[in-house]
Amino acid sequence: MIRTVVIGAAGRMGRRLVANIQESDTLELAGAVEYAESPFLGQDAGAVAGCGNAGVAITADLAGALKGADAVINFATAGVVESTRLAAENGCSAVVGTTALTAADKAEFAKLAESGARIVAAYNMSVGVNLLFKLVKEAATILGPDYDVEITEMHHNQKKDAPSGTAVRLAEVVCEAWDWDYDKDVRHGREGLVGARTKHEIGMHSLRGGDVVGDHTVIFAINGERIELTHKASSRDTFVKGALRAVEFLAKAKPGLYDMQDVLGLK
Ligand SMILES: NC(=O)C1=CN([C@@H]2O[C@H](COP(=O)(O)OP(=O)(O)OC[C@H]3O[C@@H](n4cnc5c(N)ncnc54)[C@H](OP(=O)(O)O)[C@@H]3O)[C@@H](O)[C@H]2O)C=CC1
Ligand SMILES: O=C(O)C1=N[C@H](C(=O)O)C[C@H](O)C1
Repeated sequence: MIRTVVIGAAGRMGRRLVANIQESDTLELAGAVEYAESPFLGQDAGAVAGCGNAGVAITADLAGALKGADAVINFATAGVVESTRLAAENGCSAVVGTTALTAADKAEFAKLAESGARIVAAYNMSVGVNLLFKLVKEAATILGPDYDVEITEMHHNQKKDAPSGTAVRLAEVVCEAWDWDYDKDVRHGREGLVGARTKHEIGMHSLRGGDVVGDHTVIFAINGERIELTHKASSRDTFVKGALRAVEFLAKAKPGLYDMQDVLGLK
């Protein structure tokens, strides 16, 4: 069994991770971590997840939780680089699903991997979205920059970051296909007398409402036709299953920084 610590264990993803690990034949819950002021400290992680007692109390002591552990799954909304570093120093592999990471955060993961860490970091762990990345790359390559690209994403009303990490990655995929620059060429929303759309921009639009798990659409439009590639997640368990697969992948992988395309064999 792969002894796995969940970081951000009381969150929406954390609870589903705990519940799914409890049912897993290959992973075992070794620890459940939250931050020092969390109201869930001391509570049983399984009870918080609504799947019955797991015999693992939620703690803020990550170093203690890592003792005897093999892996961490990290969907915490803060402290991700620090906790990944500590996990690596303790010989644990790390699966990171948190979004809104900075370039410096990603560079730190690469540095940790160069020093022997095994890390999977991916803004979306579902099989469907990782296929969408491939389809968007192919569509962008075949259609070319004559097509206007607009990206929409919709999530639940508690999501903190915008645009979603997945939408960011989708725009990066188009930029890579057309040799465009994400920072210069992505236009976040439109308001007022902004004039006609330019040919050299990717429109990005974030919608928030209710309990939507995660919808993403990439629109390729030109005079006379448009193509829309859409993925809709209806359960967080689709991301959780990907994260569990990533833990299994890392148990056999060489040190390195990987993404879900590596885990799913889509490269
Ligand atoms: N890669 C993927 O496939 C997916 C990625 N995500 C991403 O995962 C992240 C979490 O999403 P979600 O579960 O909905 O968010 P939540 O806010 O529900 O969960 C995050 C949890 O982390 C806790 N937390 C905050 N700081 C720390 C810390 N320093 N150490 C440990 N725990 C901490 C939060 O506590 P508190 O609430 O008290 O702040 C909360 O319990 C987001 O970045 C989201 O975009 C989500 C789904 C899929
Ligand atoms: O916060 C969420 O809920 C999600 N976040 C990820 C993102 O920002 O892309 C993945 C998924 O869409 C759900």
